[in-house]
Amino acid sequence: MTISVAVSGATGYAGGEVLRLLTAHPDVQIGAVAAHSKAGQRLGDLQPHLHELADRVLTDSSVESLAGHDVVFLALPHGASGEIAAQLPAETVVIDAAADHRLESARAWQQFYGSEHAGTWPYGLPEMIVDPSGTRQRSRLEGQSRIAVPGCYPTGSQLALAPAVAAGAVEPTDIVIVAASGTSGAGKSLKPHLLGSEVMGNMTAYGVGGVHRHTPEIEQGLGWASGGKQVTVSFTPTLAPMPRGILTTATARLTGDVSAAAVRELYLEAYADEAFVHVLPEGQIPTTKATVGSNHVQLQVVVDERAGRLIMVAALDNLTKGTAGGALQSMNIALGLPEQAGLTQQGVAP
Ligand SMILES: NC(=O)C1=CN([C@@H]2O[C@H](COP(=O)(O)OP(=O)(O)OC[C@H]3O[C@@H](n4cnc5c(N)ncnc54)[C@H](OP(=O)(O)O)[C@@H]3O)[C@@H](O)[C@H]2O)C=CC1
Ligand SMILES: CC(=O)N[C@@H](CCC(=O)OP(=O)(O)O)C(=O)O
Repeated sequence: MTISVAVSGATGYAGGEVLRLLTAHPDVQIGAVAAHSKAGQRLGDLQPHLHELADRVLTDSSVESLAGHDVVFLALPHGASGEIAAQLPAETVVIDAAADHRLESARAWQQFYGSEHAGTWPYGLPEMIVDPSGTRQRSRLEGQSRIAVPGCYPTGSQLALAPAVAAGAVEPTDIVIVAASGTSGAGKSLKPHLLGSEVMGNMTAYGVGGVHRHTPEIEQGLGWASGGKQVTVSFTPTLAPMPRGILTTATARLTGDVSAAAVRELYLEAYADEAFVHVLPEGQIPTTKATVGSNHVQLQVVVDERAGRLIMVAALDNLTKGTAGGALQSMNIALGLPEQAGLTQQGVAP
């Protein structure tokens, strides 16, 4: 079976990573590569690492260029993405990397994004536990024709916390997350705080005070895992001087006298069958570098007995598992293809 795929947002970081992964997918034929301000230009001039596709000429991101493919990946700013998605035919499988369709609550959307809610699509995080009995989100993606890819921060945060929340091992209203992202998380458009001279040799927090738009997304997913309990997360993102990667450190108050061995067992069991989520051996701490270019999430879970808190650390590549890898994985599941097709667990070193 050969699947024709179009990628909109092909000049961006997320779209470029989708294309890089698609070139290694055995069942895919890449059709339209679409952009916005760069339409008409040669892809190789803008994404020089995509050798196989270098001579492709970028089309515009119109419905005419995108419709007619089996699958369309949207890797556009939110808003633009929702607008195009609404015009694509119902039979086209649309995988949206933007935020437009991630949230169930129109109120939360309005509060954090300040625009009209476009609607809710199945959430593309297959390994995530979505209820206390341990159901995986994967089962909700099979056969779907619309999938909302998670934000890069919510991917690591939810995979790190969901097993403990679903098992009732931690207090769901006492969760603190601090995560450091590489600069590609912010996209390619010119932003003064992302200039090399600002970022190099520097680290800073932003979105401080519970205002980052990934907060409601993380609370939504952990709410599913908890079986509908109130979930409150204090989330603070930070910007790290590296191109790719997210290191998430989450801590939550333990609900009772849970032993370190029992928590470890809970996590080992939760991810035992998952190809892309690995609980590291005791004493080994996740590192972003080990995940670069792969669809791999490294996890560690440790009990801080003195503070009565569970500490979860997750590392991933924001562009791979945090966006494009998760997007391909979701496409594979939706279409009934092998889930790992086109994806790797191996990182790049050093
Ligand atoms: N970067 C990351 O780690 C992650 C990104 N995402 C989401 O993926 C999407 C893309 O992000 P990213 O690749 O980082 O962003 P970039 O800024 O790197 O790329 C944006 C892309 O969208 C196109 N574009 C810009 N404005 C419009 C418009 N009005 N209509 C149609 N196309 C437009 C650009 O085309 P052109 O260059 O031709 O103008 C470009 O191809 C965003 O919604 C982002 O939130 C999600 C998870 C992680
Ligand atoms: C480092 C950095 O700036 N990261 C981005 C998150 C990228 C992302 O996942 O954004 P969407 O939810 O819009 O898809 C941010 O904090 O806004």
